[in-house]
Amino acid sequence: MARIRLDHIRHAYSPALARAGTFALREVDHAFEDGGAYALLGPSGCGKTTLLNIISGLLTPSEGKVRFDDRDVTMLTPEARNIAQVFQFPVIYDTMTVRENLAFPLKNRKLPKAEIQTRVAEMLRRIGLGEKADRKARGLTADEKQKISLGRGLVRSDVNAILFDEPLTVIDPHMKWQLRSELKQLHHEFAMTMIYVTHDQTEALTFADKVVVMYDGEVVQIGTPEELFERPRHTFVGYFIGSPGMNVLPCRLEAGEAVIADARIALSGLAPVAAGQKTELGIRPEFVEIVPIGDGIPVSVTKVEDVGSERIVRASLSGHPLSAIVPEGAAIPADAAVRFAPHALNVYADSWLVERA
Ligand SMILES: Nc1ncnc2c1ncn2[C@@H]1O[C@H](COP(=O)(O)OP(=O)(O)OP(=O)(O)O)[C@@H](O)[C@H]1O
Repeated sequence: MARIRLDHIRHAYSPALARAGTFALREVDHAFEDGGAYALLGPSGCGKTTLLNIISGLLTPSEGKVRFDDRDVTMLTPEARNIAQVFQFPVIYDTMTVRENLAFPLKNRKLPKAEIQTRVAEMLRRIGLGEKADRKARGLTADEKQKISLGRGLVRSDVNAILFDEPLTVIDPHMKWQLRSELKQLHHEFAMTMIYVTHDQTEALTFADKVVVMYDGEVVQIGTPEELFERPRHTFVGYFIGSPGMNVLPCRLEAGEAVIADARIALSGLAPVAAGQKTELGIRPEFVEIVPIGDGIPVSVTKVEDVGSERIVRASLSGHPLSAIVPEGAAIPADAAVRFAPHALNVYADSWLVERA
């Protein structure tokens, strides 16, 4: 296994695109620590698959280096990099049995027969396909086939990392949860570096210790699920993580205060913001309190949605949409006001978080 370092990577899919400044990856400089469970999360087209293929060696980056520990592997193939991959659709041999499919990567590496048998038996148990071990893969369900793909990656002890590209796409919704939990369990047991691409925040947040959020060809934040929730470094992370996402309200900064409509909100320890930058205040709906008019910043409530044990209040603050999550049964007058929890306020300048002391 290895630490995977992406050293100032940029990628354009053709020299003409590079000349026009159209990069699928604009600049990525980051290390995946050995044994970590990472998710690459972002909307369609943000560059997740491009990044994954650069790590695996399916794609050579236009600029920058890929290093496994201190070794430069930029020009090496996936086989030479010793990377296992699980794709959206199962990649297995239909005419082989489940057991033969799992043994295949070990036979290729010329492991002793007895060791292959032991490892395959253990993996069959782990992926729950022991009873179907001698069935041809052809007749199995999509879930079972994808489990074989997973097993083929995990059965090898020599891989530097295992990469997953939206591996649960073909899995039935009720099986997704189970497979994801199994994957997490396998990660704990095998302590293998795992990098998991998804556009689904639930998948990312439940699988990964660290989530790498991508937007428009860039990594905008790497953090634990808590860090992404509490301190989104970019307004995109605020919108993308959470349901509903973070409220982002245009504001003016004046003498250590944010001014929204006629309200002034004190902000302690804010780093200086250059003149001319677009400034915004971010507050998650969980930290917006609905209070009687006169006790906070006035809003007009437009809609109240019941979602299980809580309610989502949709409102308008001087024409800007604002959401609040309130407990079930809380009084919500049509003309109300809001108060923001001071510890949960984030200020953004040109969409990037302004640090606070
Ligand atoms: N082979 C290619 N040739 C030219 N452009 C490409 C190619 N593959 C991807 N792109 C472009 O590169 C950008 C990043 O694509 P990529 O597939 O990495 O994104 P993604 O985040 O994985 O999206 P998705 O979730 O839809 O797979 C997109 O603008 C895409 O159109």
